[in-house]
Amino acid sequence: MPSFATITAALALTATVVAGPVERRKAFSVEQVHKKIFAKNGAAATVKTLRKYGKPVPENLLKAAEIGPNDQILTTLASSGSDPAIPGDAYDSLYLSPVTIGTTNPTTVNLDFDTGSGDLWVFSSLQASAQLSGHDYYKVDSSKKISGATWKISYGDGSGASGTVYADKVVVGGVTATTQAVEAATSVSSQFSSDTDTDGLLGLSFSTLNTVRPTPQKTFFDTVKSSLASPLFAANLKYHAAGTYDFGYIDSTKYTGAITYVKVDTSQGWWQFSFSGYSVGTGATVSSSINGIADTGTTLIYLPTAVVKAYYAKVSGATNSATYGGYVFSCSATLPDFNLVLNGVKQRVPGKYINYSPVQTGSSTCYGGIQSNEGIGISIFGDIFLKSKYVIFDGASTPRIGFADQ
Ligand SMILES: Cc1noc(C)c1CN(C)Cc1cc2n(n1)CCN(c1cc(N)ncn1)C2
Repeated sequence: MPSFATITAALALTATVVAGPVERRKAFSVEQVHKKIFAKNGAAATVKTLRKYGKPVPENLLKAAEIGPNDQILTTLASSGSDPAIPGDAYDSLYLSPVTIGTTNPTTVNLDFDTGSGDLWVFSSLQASAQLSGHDYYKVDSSKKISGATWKISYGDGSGASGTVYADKVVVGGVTATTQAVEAATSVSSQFSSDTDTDGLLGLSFSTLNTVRPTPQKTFFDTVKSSLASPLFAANLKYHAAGTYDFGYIDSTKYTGAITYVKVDTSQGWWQFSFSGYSVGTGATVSSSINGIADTGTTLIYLPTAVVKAYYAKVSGATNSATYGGYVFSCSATLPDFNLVLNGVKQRVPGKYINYSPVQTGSSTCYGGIQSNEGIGISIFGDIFLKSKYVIFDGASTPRIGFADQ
């Protein structure tokens, strides 16, 4: 179970009554035993109260509560931290976050945090130098090599990478994994070698999806989870703007209204759950169970064909293009909002977000942010959906996912 920053400072004066055998009324002394005195500080009291009523505890308060009156640390520091999530291009195709890897020769690389996969892999000094131009990369420390361990991953779009494994230090937004499985690439597919923004991925699915063999390794989140103030991380992706990934705490300044939680099915290694229905624009809600995964590593939303057809029926001129492999429309079209219903609460995706990008640079035909899941086998609630929310990935003993409006 995660170690909470149990800030339970207590002023404890205990009186130990020293009583001898009961005899004639004898005097007895009461010796006061001074326990180590921890001055209860205001922040600690506030933290306790917020926790008591299930309210989010801001990071600054956690930190303030952890320092005693003489600057002594009251508890083992439970960690939390926040890392930026920066759009990789003008259309939010992916989001990149700085991560520092290594001890003797640390390097900061830009990784794609991906709740749809379970490997932390990075461009490395093991690759041919031609593959490294334009990239930051991990300088492997041979003393940290995990003997006999290899990895090989492939993604839905046919891209992939492979290599060997090192146990080294990884720092994400101030949260440190002293010994994290770092999967050093020896080879990457052309999609990655040509994409000089992405230096690798940091998997945030469940560790059952990790591809290291013979012994699968833990994700960064699983490595640090027990040291976090709370066993969770939150994705605050934004439309055409920098957001954050928060680890160990929920930041109440980053969302409005209530958080709607649902339990996740971890049996396939993903953050998998079901919406109960959908609506298009101001239309009536259609009851329909839509089972899928919250996937920060996938750009678009992929849904059952019938749902996608119902959406684009409300976009004049939209067609399902064989040429472009999906629904396209005029870039000047006004797109209706799209709502997915969770526990009776509408999770809205603004129509603007569903105008993803021109099909080619300079074209007046645009590609839709909602497409069919045909051929994928499951629905994917990708960045187009996630960027309208503050999403809590709660890794407690019964994992759940929560959504709130940004
Ligand atoms: C540039 C650019 N434009 O769009 C992308 C993506 C890139 C990045 N670039 C082409 C390289 C690349 C390819 C992939 N990624 N990055 C991220 C992982 N991928 C996933 C993750 C997942 N959960 N599900 C499916 N695939 C495929």
